[in-house]
Amino acid sequence: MKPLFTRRSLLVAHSLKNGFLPRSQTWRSMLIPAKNWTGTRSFTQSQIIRNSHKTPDSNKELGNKDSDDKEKNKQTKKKTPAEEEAQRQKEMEDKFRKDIEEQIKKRFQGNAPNIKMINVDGQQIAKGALVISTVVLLLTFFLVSNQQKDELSFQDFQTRYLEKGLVQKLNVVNRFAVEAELIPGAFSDETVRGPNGTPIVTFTIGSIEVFEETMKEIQDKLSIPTEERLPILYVERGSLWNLILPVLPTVLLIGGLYYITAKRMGLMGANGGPGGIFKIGKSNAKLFNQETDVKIKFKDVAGCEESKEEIMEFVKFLQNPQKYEKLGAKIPRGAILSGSPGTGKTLLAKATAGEAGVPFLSVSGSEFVEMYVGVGASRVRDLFKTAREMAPAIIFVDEIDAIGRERGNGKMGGNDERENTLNQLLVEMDGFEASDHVVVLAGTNRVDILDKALLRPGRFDRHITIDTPDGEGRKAIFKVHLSKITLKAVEDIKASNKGTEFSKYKLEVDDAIEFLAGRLSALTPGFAGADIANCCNEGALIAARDDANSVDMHHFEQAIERVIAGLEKKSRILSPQEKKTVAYHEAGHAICGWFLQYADPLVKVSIIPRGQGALGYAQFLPKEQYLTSDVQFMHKIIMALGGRVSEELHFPTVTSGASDDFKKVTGMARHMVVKLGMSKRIGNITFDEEDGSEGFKVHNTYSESTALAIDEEVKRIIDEAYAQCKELLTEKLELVDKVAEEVYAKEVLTREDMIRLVGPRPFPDQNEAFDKYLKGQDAFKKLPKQVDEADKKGNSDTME
Ligand SMILES: Nc1ncnc2c1ncn2[C@@H]1O[C@H](COP(=O)(O)OP(=O)(O)OP(=O)(O)O)[C@@H](O)[C@H]1O
Repeated sequence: MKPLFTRRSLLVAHSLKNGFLPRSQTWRSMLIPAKNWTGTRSFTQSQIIRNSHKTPDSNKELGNKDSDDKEKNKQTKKKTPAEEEAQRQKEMEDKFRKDIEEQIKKRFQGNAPNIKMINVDGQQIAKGALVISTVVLLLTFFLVSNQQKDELSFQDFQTRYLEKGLVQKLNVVNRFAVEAELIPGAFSDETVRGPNGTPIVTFTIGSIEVFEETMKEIQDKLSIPTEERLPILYVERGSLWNLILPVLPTVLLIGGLYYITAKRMGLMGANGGPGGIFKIGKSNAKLFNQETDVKIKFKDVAGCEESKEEIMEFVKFLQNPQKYEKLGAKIPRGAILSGSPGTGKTLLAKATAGEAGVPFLSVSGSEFVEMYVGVGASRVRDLFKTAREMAPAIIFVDEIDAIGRERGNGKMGGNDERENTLNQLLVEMDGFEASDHVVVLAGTNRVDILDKALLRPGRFDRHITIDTPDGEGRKAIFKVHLSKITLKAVEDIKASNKGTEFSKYKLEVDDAIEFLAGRLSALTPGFAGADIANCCNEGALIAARDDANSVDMHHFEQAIERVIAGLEKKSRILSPQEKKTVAYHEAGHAICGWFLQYADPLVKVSIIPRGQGALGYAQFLPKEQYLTSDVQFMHKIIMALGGRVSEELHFPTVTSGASDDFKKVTGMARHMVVKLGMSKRIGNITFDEEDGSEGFKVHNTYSESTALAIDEEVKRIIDEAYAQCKELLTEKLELVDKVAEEVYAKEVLTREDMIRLVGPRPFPDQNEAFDKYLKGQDAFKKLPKQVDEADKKGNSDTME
């Protein structure tokens, strides 16, 4: 007999009387009432915990060990310590069992239920479950296949039941199955018992109409009188699922599509919560709170004094409208701020709001554009409604060209929705009265493509152009941004002026910042406000990377180089031959620039690869000038050709390094011929060579013969420049050699190096800023640390 308790068994009491273990009761409470639990309790508990944590593997191991023990027992009668332990355990289990039985007897006093102890093993349970599920599956499969096999056809139903008069009623269930109730006693293999005990056979039908028709025909044939014909009832059966399931895929598909669309269009409310589609027509304008958000004032916008003055009028109006209205003056409704990217249009608009102290609603033109028709117009309406409610207020529409493009100009098909939005904007701007005290400012980089209706007086009355800043403007912008940075020049003054008078100290600091800003401005011609802000920030980042305590001129110069020429490509290692070619190429540019009167002053020659594909560069500082003569153009072209000509003069073959120079040269020459009337043969005429607003060039505005003449003139100019360049560089062959060798060895040459190598420039530099801030003071010099590193890498070798 199997032992009732084994070491690895989980004890479960199984009530034979009830046939199952009541769920609410644990095995322990089934066996013995808690109050009668005695000293054996602790043993049992620990036993259970131990066993219940065992894995099937550990059980197996233990099982193997038991059988091994038996084997050993057979071989030798002497008991091992393990056997002794097993024996002891068995005795304890027996005692425990007896104990339980006694207590049960005592509890039920002779009426004890028939209790049987069984072993429950995890593995056994799993096996059992597996077997049961397999059986259930097989049974289901068998039943289903059997059902399919035995399904009654209509013909069988007709011959076996209908024609024999065994049918008493027909129920069409869910329009596809028929339950035929047979007369009592008509049982067969195919019948099942219906709810009231009547035998039933079932079969399926294709369509109710055909079934009815067939039934009629059969009964006609059997000459059954109309009143005795079989009644046909229609019943719908099944759960709610039967109704839901057919429509569920469609509902899920539509719901999914809606969800994806709503999410893509950002219509799910701010946090994906409710609001959704109902908010679509509302304006997305961001409202800046005067007290907390708009902290920008006019003093933060530097270098565009005229624009500031223009816009100041709006501020004065919003602050004191009565002053103007009293005199009968109408206040401009809006202003278009136009200019190149990063020139400070948004900044100026924000400063206007900051100065005026009124609500500032900022929105981007593209935010009006939505895939749904009418949404843009509705948002415009809502924006103006909100502004009127808050008046006095400023609306700022950034990138207005997104909605304000000229109407009916879409060469590739119109965009009605955008035009609707623009129309609504025009209507709103017309619609509000001067007394509404709402001012609309708009920013764009492309004022040329805006609809004329938008620019007429009464709408955007003022056109404020913000140009790229000149030298003084850049200096002023640098001052604004440098004021937020810990500068080495200022820190040095602080350290050396302890105890001196504040006014003197302040003067020194101002001078230092003035000089720094001036020098940086001289090094950054053509930079817009955003570039300057970026440079200052980059400089501080470079200083932080160097673990410096303050930001020095070198850091800013590195930042400028990075913005102009791109990142230094330390990974791009040139072969000695390539390096030599690049050195001669750059030396050619440098010598041309040095000996041509109208060339810009040179600040640096470098053969360190930078940015996209640039293996070296000669950096010149163009002066601020508003007119360029044909001779100046010529000198620029000669200078650009200097690289290729130098390669030709020093090497048997030429390289691809001059492709970018040629692009510039061709562009300049073509501009001279086509736009500036600088070709005698073509004459004083300008040809429109611009692309259409959609970026498609449809046709040239000149004849084929003119096109040929233009091409010939462009070539003539370049050829002439080439000849002059060759003449110049042949004459200065030795100097080119000198410069190339030095740049090859040092990688970087500054202006001072050039003076040392080739002597001072024969023409005065006509660049005031250059004279003031850079003359005699090297810019873009390698830091001592960098020079050391270059030496370590062996860069100071000489060219063979
Ligand atoms: N005149 C300026 N004075 C001080 N900082 C300026 C000036 N112009 C631009 N900046 C700096 O450049 C940043 C970008 O300027 P802003 O966004 O106003 O340019 P934008 O003309 O609106 O450009 P975009 O046309 O690309 O929208 C500003 O946040 C500011 O730091």
